[in-house]
Amino acid sequence: MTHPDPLRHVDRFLETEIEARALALAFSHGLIDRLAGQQSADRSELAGLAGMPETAFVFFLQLLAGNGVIRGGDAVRLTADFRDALAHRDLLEAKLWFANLVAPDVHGLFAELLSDIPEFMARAAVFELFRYDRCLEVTPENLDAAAQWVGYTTTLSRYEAPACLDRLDLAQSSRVLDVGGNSGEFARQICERNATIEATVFDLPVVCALGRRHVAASPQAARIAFCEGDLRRDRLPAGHDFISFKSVLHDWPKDEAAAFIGKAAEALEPGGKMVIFERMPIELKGARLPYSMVANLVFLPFFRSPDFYVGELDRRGFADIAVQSVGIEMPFALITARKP
Ligand SMILES: C[S@@+](CC[C@H](N)C(=O)[O-])C[C@H]1O[C@@H](n2cnc3c(N)ncnc32)[C@H](O)[C@@H]1O
Repeated sequence: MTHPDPLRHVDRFLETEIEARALALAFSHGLIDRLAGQQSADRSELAGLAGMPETAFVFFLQLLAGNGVIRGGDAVRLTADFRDALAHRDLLEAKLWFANLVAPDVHGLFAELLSDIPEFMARAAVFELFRYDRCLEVTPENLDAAAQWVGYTTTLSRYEAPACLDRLDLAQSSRVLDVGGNSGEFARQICERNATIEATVFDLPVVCALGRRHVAASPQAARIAFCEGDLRRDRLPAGHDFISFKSVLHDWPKDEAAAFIGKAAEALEPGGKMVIFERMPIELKGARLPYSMVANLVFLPFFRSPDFYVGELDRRGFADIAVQSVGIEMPFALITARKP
């Protein structure tokens, strides 16, 4: 069965760190494949795959059972709930990978995360992953390095985009420009929803090269063009009546983010629509923080109130500025505006 809200359903298996780490191990040691392939598997066969001393294996199975992944004794099965989550295995594995990768940054640099952002950025491994400076020159090494994080952002976009696109009226748009559009997944979904739209993805050269591969096999490929460029230096291509920034502007200090909005405002056709879709500041409102949120926590200092983006659009004379709050695994703001 496909769950109506895959992002939240998958997060249900990442509520605590140690259980999430046990699940990641169960994937990497082949236990999940073994169990997914049939009704049940012998406990002894799973022990062979896990390759752990008996006491550790007992504990490991308890962690998986406590997390609602498996049930049973000598014959071990996947729970129905976990089988549902496996329908979104790409998302589940991407979330486990990223959470387990960045958790050590939060463990080791928690004080810096809260009180010394430059130090956190200098020392956290997460910023070694998102090396935009290695995306300017297309080399086999740079393609390999970028493929890791582009795979992650593509998977997130695959699942996040519908919540944004369900709330957008694309009927008046025909030429879309997605700035920082990454592998083109967001543009691809726009084209999938509207058969007459043509889209351009603007991104760094290495990311565009990976994006061309990503969309190549899709039915929308012929309607998606990639435009290589550097937002800091280059103008945005003209001729578009819809320009989007999805999860791009938070990466940048206010001055640069404002300058990029300015470039988009210049490039957009009169009457065209500007769309900004961004995570909002984390608000717990009395709830406990699940382990899955570690993936967003490393970006805690960068999430802004939508007021900043609204202000930038307003001072450039944009009309019909609207903000919607969109709940995904955390609140996003969907900001839309029209260029007069
Ligand atoms: C956090 S990712 C978001 C990607 C995508 N929009 C999404 O929602 O998954 C930021 C994107 O901005 C791109 N980017 C970073 N610096 C850039 C620059 N100077 N010029 C153009 N694109 C840039 C990155 O390559 C990446 O694709």
